[in-house]
Amino acid sequence: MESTLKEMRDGASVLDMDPKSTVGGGVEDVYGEDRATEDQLVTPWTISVASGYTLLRDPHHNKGLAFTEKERDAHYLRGLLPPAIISQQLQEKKLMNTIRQYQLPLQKYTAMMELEERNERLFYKLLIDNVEELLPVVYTPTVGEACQKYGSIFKRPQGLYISLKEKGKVLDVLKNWPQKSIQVIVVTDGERILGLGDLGCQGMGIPVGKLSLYTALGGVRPSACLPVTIDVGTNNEQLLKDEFYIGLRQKRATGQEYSELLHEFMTAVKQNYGEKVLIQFEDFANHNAFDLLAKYGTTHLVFNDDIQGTAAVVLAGLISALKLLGGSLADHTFLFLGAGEAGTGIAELIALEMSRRSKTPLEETRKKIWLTDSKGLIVSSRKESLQHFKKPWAHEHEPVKGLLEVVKAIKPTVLIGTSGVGKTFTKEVIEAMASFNEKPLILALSNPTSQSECTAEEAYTWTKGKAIFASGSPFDPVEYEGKVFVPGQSNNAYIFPGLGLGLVISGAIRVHDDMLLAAAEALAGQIKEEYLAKGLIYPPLSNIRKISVQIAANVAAKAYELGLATRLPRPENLVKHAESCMYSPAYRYYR
Ligand SMILES: NC(=O)C1=CN([C@@H]2O[C@H](COP(=O)(O)OP(=O)(O)OC[C@H]3O[C@@H](n4cnc5c(N)ncnc54)[C@H](OP(=O)(O)O)[C@@H]3O)[C@@H](O)[C@H]2O)C=CC1
Ligand SMILES: CC(=O)C(=O)O
Ligand SMILES: [Mg+2]
Repeated sequence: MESTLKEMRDGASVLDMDPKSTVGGGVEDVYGEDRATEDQLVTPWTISVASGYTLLRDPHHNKGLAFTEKERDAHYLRGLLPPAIISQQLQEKKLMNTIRQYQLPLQKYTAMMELEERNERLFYKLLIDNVEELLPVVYTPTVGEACQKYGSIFKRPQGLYISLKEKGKVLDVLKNWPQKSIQVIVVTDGERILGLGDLGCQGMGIPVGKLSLYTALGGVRPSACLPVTIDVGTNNEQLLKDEFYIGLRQKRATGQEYSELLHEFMTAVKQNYGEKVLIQFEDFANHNAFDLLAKYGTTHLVFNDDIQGTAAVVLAGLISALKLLGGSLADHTFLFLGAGEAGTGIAELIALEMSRRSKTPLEETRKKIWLTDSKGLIVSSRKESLQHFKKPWAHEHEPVKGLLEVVKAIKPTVLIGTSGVGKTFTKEVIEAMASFNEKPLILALSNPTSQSECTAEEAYTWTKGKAIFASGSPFDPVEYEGKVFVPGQSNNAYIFPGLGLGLVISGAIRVHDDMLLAAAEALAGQIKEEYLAKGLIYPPLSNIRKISVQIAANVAAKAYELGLATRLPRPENLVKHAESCMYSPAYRYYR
């Protein structure tokens, strides 16, 4: 008995009993209930039809006042609702009115979260129809503030918490999640939440927010999405002292203790959901992020959004911007403030695209790209002491400190902020960019808004309207000398929903760099002259579902081309196929 229980905990025995079964995912008997012997423990799952009060309390099926007369009779709802019947459109109008009345972004965030817990389809209807207005509420910048205050606003769990306490039991924890057919997991350990640092367990707001975009922007079913926070402690003293902190009250575990928990999680995910579940690493600190990606990139369907998703969105913006700037990628000089996940990830994808386009070795194309970190310009004399991901960028140059001095020395045509530190693109830096560039391209990518390297208004006014500007968190249009400039949002939210959809619909088993290039090219392909004329290097987010379809189709096509797709035969028209797979938030009629 004891050994059987242990095997159950390890998750090996039941699934491995039948040699004909595939691992997880596609099999009916996902949890091995049918095949378990009498002395083995199984989870007593039940499937029932909700009705009456329970139906109104079930966010997946609740429609509130939109239940029809027939449904009210058939589902024992008479008397539980007032007599009026209100359409989903009218419900949407009413809720948008309410949300617009709130002054504070966090009130809007809380209202949206409460709606999601009450009526999931209405939540997605609002988000999809009002994406430009509500993205800053459920995503950056407000989600940053929500994570900081998560302990106080926490009401109900929205994702799975896997802490050191669950070591040895991670597979069991996964089985506690009510949904069984998971296609996308976003996981964080909370150590680098946006540019706000270590928020420990309260980082949960990020996987929850990212996955709501998987559904709203990429059309992945909400029930197929699983937000996960791995809690190994926090080094945030303020949180450790906060009586409302919801996580483990200890310093972060590191080394073997950390990697063992992560490994148990990665193994359990594959055992439970199969080879084709997508795992998106999000907001890990760079000392773990690169290693996790390298370790699991060859065995699991994983990507790191901060390194790779961001790279694809920036590359797409650059390809679009070339139409305004002129020349090819190789004709430009790139300078990054910040040489971590986002900075080096973007740099590498630009170098790769340049190398492909100009048929020049990667080592050569990298030389067009310069990075600075907190110690100044990354140069060859610093190579020995650099973290491994910075080493490819240690070019021959004398050491230079201070961004202004670096800008003057390198004379970049493109300046990209990935430092996580706000207000670092000073007036002098921006003016210097404008002094030797007819159209300086300035990307202030750090999130949330408080960490943005500069504001849109600063970029346009300090360059006297010459700058092409985009930022990680949204800024309103700016009027400068009678002309309206519309800043774009250079955020991986343009990429990961479509990328994920493409991977899911093709049944991809690995993420390949060529898929990131395919995603970037699809996004760049959506830019039109009319947007460029306003200074926009990204298409409007209001078109995001159509954009995600194009990205998904391009990514899926690449998966098939590379032999990494398992959903066969390949649909002939991948655009139509992607479209047909997308979740719609419209209410369904219940029999
Ligand atoms: N727009 C988007 O889609 C995305 C935006 N981001 C944003 O990018 C920012 C950075 O994220 P990420 O790359 O993952 O973080 P990392 O911690 O991996 O990297 C930060 C880098 O910035 C450097 N740095 C810190 N302070 C300064 C400074 N004062 N001057 C110069 N360099 C500095 C660090 O230097 P050192 O190495 O010496 O410590 C490090 O190289 C965050 O704000 C995040 O929100 C991230 C992903 C996507
Ligand atoms: C956008 C994002 O992923 C970040 O700022 O970390
Ligand atoms: Mg991130």
